[in-house]
Amino acid sequence: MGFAVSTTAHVSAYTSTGPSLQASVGSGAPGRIRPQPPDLAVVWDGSQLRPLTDKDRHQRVNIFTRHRMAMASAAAAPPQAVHPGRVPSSTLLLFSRRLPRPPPRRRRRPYRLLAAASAREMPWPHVLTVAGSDSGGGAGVQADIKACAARGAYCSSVVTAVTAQNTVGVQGIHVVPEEFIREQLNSVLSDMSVDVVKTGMLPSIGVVKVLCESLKKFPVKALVVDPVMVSTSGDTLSESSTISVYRDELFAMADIVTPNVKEASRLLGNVPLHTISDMRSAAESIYKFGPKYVLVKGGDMPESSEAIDIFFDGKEFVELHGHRIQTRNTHGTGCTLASCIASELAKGATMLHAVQVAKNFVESALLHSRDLIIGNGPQGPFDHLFKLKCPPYNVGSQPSFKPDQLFLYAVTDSRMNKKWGRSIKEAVQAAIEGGATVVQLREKDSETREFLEAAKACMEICKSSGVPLLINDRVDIALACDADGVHVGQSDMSAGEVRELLGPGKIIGVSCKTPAQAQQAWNDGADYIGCGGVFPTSTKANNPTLGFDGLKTVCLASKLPVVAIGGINASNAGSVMELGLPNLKGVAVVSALFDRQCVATETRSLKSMLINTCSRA
Ligand SMILES: Nc1ncnc2c1ncn2[C@@H]1O[C@H](COP(=O)(O)OP(=O)(O)O)[C@@H](O)[C@H]1O
Ligand SMILES: Cc1ncc(COP(=O)(O)O)c(N)n1
Ligand SMILES: [Mg+2]
Repeated sequence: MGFAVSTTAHVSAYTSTGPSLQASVGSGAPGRIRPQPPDLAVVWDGSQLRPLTDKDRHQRVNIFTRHRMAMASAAAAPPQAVHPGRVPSSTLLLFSRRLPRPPPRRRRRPYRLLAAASAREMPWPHVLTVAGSDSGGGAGVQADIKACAARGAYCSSVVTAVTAQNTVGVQGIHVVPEEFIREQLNSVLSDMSVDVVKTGMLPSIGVVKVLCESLKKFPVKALVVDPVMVSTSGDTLSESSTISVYRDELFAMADIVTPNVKEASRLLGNVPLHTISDMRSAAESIYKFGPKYVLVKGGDMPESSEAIDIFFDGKEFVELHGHRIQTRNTHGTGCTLASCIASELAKGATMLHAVQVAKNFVESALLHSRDLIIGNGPQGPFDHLFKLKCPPYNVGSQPSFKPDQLFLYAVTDSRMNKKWGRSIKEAVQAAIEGGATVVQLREKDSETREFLEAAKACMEICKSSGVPLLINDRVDIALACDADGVHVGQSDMSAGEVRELLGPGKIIGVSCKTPAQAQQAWNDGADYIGCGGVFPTSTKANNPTLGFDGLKTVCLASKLPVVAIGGINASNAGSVMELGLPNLKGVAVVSALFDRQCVATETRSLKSMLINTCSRA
């Protein structure tokens, strides 16, 4: 998509035409105008024309590929009337000298406006999936579209094959003719500013070759290759002959290749892969085919209590440990993981971060969907859009809050961070890495400005990981950093007042020790209550302990979901959840995560324990 970028000389040549700098607009129908390289690209910043900066160039792709839309609005204006004065500020103008007929008595041929687009337009991260359709809706293109939607990316789709498939297996495959796959690729890539291409089922050598040719013609920011060969049910989805063209052509173009253990084994001539060390060697060998990164997925490694994936960047390995969710609903995990990686890359994430977010997403989706029943076979689909679920007691309340988010609630503590020499941001990052489902910043000694800076940094991390960030007590900080909500105690501002200030879309939690306080929190429009201290704790002086009996009393009376708090750690969290109280949704933890050497490890093991307890229940 390279086209000439203007120089200052061009700009001055253009501006020297003085105030009569109308740019005439092609009168043809917008749909018929073909993108062409502009001779001149400048920015109208509202008062003057200026040369392009690197930042503007970054906008270029969107603007150029939104050519039609931009032309449509420009063409709606009378010819000769698109004057910079009428264009909104911060607008990129692309000009061409190729006027059909130069107007008379002009030495310099005027430029024709090719496209004008406001730099304030909001880009929508765009993933194109090139994959097969799964009639059962659990894997393939259907999974990809749902995964991208859940991660906030737009997903276009080029269908390579149509499968007759369900939870039992694959009953039939109808491959789309190669020339029609080429046509679909052309249609999308020539028009729709795709950021990242993600591949799934590529049934034949010819299809892989068509894809490689299209990607050379229309380069994109990143290519994620999920080398789908055999479905989990054991059915062949790609001829074995495609292995050579995958290795020799597609991998070299890929940013990341994501085989599962069976696929990794096939790609390497059926080498046996049984251990983590085998997975590492496989990642290293696949890296030699040319991708920038390799992820060997261990979802199907037998007899492992964890789902471990191996990430390799050519130098170092990262072992990504996840909890293995006990469920039959794992159909489409690979497609989903690759689509999430693609979505995060389209949003601008680094590769390792994209992979971590994607893995966490798959784990959360499996956890929320573990008991769903669709179909009679051994491989059920899972719910990608689990975050849209709205339990009955939340109806009419705030749309952004899901009670399941209380599952592992990490509360930071400034003194502990100081003690262990970590910033608030580092603490939050580590807790999220370990699987915290919500984070609360509880800062008692920072200056306001310092706290706000830290809160803003934490917001960025939380947003990109899809984990809500709540602020303890400080409504002003929550407003200033656009946090997801606020948690208040009985001596802070009331939940009703906080709601007035934050509006309906934010999460509000209240610490409650009695049924009456829980009732008040409900009346005030809170979303959840924190109940404790369940056990004695060092983080709150003179805090009476409720014990299991007090917790039970409040939970049974509360109309709101409850998170238990106070002295909870890996050794007693299980017993709290085993109380089996329906609206007890999780545990809030301070010291057991943050008064420790490695926050991520502690969070991970606590979560593992909670998941095990809840799966047994
Ligand atoms: N039961 C599970 N619990 C948690 N994570 C899982 C589970 N099964 C698979 N995963 C994860 O899902 C992703 C896809 O892996 P995998 O199932 O191995 O791929 P594929 O679907 O291509 O066979 C990996 O990150 C893997 O660790
Ligand atoms: C069309 C299509 N694409 C990909 C997969 C792999 O998914 P899984 O490994 O979960 O069976 C599939 N079963 N069907
Ligand atoms: Mg799988």
